[in-house]
Amino acid sequence: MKNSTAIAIGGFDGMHIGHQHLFAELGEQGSIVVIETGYANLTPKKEREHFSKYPIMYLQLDEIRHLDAIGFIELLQSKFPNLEKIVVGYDFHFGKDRKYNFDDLKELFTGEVKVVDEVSLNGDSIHSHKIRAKLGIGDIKGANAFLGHNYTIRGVRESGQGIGKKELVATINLSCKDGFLLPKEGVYVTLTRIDNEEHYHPSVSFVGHRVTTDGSFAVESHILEGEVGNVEKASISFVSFIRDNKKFDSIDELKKAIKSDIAIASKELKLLQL
Ligand SMILES: Cc1cc2nc3c(=O)[nH]c(=O)nc-3n(C[C@H](O)[C@H](O)[C@H](O)COP(=O)(O)O)c2cc1C
Ligand SMILES: Nc1ncnc2c1ncn2[C@@H]1O[C@H](COP(=O)(O)OP(=O)(O)O)[C@@H](O)[C@H]1O
Repeated sequence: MKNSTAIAIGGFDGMHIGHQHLFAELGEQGSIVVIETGYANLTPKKEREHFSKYPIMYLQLDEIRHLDAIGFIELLQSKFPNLEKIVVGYDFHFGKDRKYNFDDLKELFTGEVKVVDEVSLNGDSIHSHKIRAKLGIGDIKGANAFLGHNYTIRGVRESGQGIGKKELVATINLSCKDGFLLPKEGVYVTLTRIDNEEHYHPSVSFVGHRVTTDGSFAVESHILEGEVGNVEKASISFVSFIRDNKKFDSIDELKKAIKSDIAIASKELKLLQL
């Protein structure tokens, strides 16, 4: 990473299509510099590393927010002694009160400063906060279109109430404490990857309070192909929204609804595989 000649700078939460346009300018010896605000929840912590081949250096916002433009460039040059090119987006700001922008970089950095124009989809500029808002209303297809990949969360298995397998369908219950933003409560067509398997299983997932049973919060995934063995961790990739979370009058009615959710997910995932 120290030998890198080009860097892209930003928060990069989500590693969305706009961010990928910056990475496309990095060439052979590039690195990504993440300015970590502590608010990343689409790709928290090291999750960003799944979405680029370039190595990532993390700078804490508190380490750099007080710097002026010269101080910031000097810091980058100390981290990357061979630096020739800095890639930022059209709206990149830095320093105290976000006072500096790419004009300051162009004026003070002796190498090349590449400014990537606004990247939009259907006339709508792509930004992490818009992806968060889409997930908040269950608009998975919209979020995924901005991301350029399926929104994916990871978690470790925790035990459920034990009702699922006996009375409903077997599910993998996940504890997602790693700071992922969860989409709106409801039922989703998903793909679930178990432990470190290479492939994803077609699945249907529930995110929300189990208002029909014990009221507790759960993120759970039912693998359509049937039961899976011992699972320690899993990731869930969201494909589309099926319906809102609902309080049913009986377990039987919940069971019917789950059957219909499974039919919807199977149909949609089969279509995807064509
Ligand atoms: C596809 C699917 C849809 C679900 N929909 C609802 C729902 O609308 N309302 C609800 O209270 N629980 C819903 N649940 C959660 C069930 O209540 C939960 O699976 C059940 O309580 C068993 O929990 P356990 O796995 O902890 O034993 C759903 C679960 C699945 C797999
Ligand atoms: N839609 C976009 N088009 C072009 N550049 C972008 C876009 N979104 C972000 N960038 C650039 O990517 C870098 C990271 O931006 P960041 O603020 O973390 O993303 P976001 O605005 O999505 O939260 C910055 O240099 C920013 O200017």
